[in-house]
Amino acid sequence: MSEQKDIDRTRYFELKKQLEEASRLYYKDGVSPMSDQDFDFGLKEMEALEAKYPELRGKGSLTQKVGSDLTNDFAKVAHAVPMLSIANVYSEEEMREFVKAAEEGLSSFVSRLSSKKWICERKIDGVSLSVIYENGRLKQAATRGDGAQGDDVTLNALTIADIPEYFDAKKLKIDPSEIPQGTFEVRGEVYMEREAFERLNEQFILENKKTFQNCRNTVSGSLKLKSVAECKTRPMRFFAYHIPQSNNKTHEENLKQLKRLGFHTNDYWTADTVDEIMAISEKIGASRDSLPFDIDGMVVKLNDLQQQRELGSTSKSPRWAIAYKFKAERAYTPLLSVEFQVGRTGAVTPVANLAPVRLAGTTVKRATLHNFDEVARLDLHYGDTVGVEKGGEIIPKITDVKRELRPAGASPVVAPEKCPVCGEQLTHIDGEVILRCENLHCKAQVQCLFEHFVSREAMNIENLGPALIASLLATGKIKRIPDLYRLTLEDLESQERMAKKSAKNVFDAIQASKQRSLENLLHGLGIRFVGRTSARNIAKHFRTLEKIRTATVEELQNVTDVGERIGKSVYEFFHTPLYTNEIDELVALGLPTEFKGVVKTLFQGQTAVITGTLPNMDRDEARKLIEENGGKVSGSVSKKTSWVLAGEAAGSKLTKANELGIPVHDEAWLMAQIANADESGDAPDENAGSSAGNFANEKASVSATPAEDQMSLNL
Ligand SMILES: NC(=O)c1ccc[n+]([C@@H]2O[C@H](COP(=O)([O-])OP(=O)(O)OC[C@H]3O[C@@H](n4cnc5c(N)ncnc54)[C@H](O)[C@@H]3O)[C@@H](O)[C@H]2O)c1
Ligand SMILES: [Zn+2]
Repeated sequence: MSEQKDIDRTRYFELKKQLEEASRLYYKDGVSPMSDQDFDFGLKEMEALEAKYPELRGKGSLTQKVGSDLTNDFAKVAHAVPMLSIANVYSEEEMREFVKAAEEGLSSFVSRLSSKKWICERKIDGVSLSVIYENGRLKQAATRGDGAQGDDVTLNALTIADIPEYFDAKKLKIDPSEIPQGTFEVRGEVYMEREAFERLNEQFILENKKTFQNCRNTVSGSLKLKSVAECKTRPMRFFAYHIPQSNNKTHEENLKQLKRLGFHTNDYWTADTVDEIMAISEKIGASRDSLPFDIDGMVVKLNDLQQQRELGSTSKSPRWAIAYKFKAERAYTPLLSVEFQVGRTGAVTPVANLAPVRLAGTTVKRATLHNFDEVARLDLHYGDTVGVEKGGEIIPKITDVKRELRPAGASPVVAPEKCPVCGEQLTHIDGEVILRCENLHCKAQVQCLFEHFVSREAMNIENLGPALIASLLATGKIKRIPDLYRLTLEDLESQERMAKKSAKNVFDAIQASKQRSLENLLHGLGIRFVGRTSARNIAKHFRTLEKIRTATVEELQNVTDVGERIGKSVYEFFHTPLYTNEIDELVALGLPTEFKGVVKTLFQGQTAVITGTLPNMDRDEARKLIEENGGKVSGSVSKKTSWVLAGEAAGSKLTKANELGIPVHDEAWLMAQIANADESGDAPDENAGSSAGNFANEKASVSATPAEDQMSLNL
């Protein structure tokens, strides 16, 4: 193999790995580990390498298929017309190439439409959705999925007020004959306004939940919520922009039809030449900051639907449309200093303080440097003039250094050896590029440890959010975990902005957490590598805390899915005097030392209705059982009801359930469900990582950490 080929191949596989991982996080977890532009440029580089070495191009290559958002949580539905991506360009030159190729691919470009050849629209940064109407009534809504089939998210889509449930000719002031008969599919973008997104994140911070990075990611996470009730609290909106099987002649007519049917449609501009297209892109770009929602560019589509059909699509995107994406803006400014922030998980992130500079409508004063490999790659020196970019909503980053402007005698930025917060020696773990402080009692992490301890998957202490933890730490009311259980009502009431009633709620929640099971405590302790599942497996295996404390590494390794790494970590934890003293205290304070085997997620996300007389229990008992297992009980049957628990002499509720096709079960079914779940004893794990962070797992995982820690940068 030639040397160049070797280099190219190495680069290709490096890119492939990086982009596949980014794609997975983006579509499945709603996280953007890199900027969209970096992703797009990486993909273009892969394409170029595949063109050079066709043997590299597999059918499953990212360059050949759309990124998949499919999950196991929803039924799959096939798309009558594939839902594709849109190819993107970043420059006028590429736009010219696209337009030229499209026009050359058509037999009759000029003749069919003498003007309005192209339609330009804003490219809204959300998530695409297919909505199907049957004789004017909404029947189904699905995500793009892998393009061929998507997740059926009908119930969640129904929470979006912009999506009509049916077309009412009278209300719409249209002729009844305009209501599409038979199957009518509408495609559009679900999005969230910036203000709603910010409010939601503020709420999440108060509730001790993980925040979202940007509007798009919030929407992608919200559409996939298993609880419709929770989905309702996420104010999403919808723009319709496409009718895949249309009887109209042009895209413009489609947009007008959608509008008449009551959909919000995007503003659009018509163009005949590339010059006109570019002028429109200028206009769209200039208005970007004044819009209430995020856009990431402009979509240009052939107006004539016959011509669209003539050009067709590749396996990934139509040949009749292109996305002209905004280039990340870059500005140059002097680096004033570098701060080393210790994140919630102990990761040390270098953050640059910059001379303030205007960039993409905001003033930038700080930028992330990600990690020390990045600092080395940039060859960053104090006093350097650096380039900063803001891609999408992502925190600004430093892209390059103007070497020629470096002051004489400038010293390089180097990684600290000791934790800037606690002074502990920092470590590199298992080839990670990330430097960490591993001292669980480091002040930077104490906040994190408490947040983790009270999180839903650990001790589930509601109402004790990050702000209150910070305040309790600052006032010295808590230093170590056992202190939580010694807090008095007065301690809580004395915190700033703490109403009497809230203080009581928190106090009660702390006391109530003593009733939880051993695995919750074990998980909450933040033992390295011990996530929710391992904690549960270990607790289930040994049944009591005492047995875990005295287990050998070998005995620990007998537990399902516990290997040497976890075994050793648990053993070490329980043989470190600092921690064992703490455990003794916790035990004395009445924290759970036994595995109770309660499954709390059996009915999670489900809403039940109880009706009639049950043979062995009264309704209140049934309600308690359902609620204890994570379900909700509602008083009336609606489309949102998951199932009905019916007994003797059930009346109208049962009739209604049958009408709506909602499953009806009896008491024996309920008992069998609960018995089954108790026996298998395992809470399903799909939720891992979706709620309050899994401290131990994050520590062990490279990929989850940078995004996590970026969130706490306070830029
Ligand atoms: N940051 C990351 O780590 C990361 C990872 C993977 C993918 N991505 C981003 O996702 C992109 C791929 O996603 P994609 O396939 O959904 O493509 P895309 O988002 O770039 O473009 C296609 C989509 O645009 C949307 N759209 C918005 N307004 C529209 C309009 N007016 N008309 C038509 N469509 C409109 C539709 O949902 C359509 O599916 C990549 O190019 C990259 O930018 C980012
Ligand atoms: Zn430290």
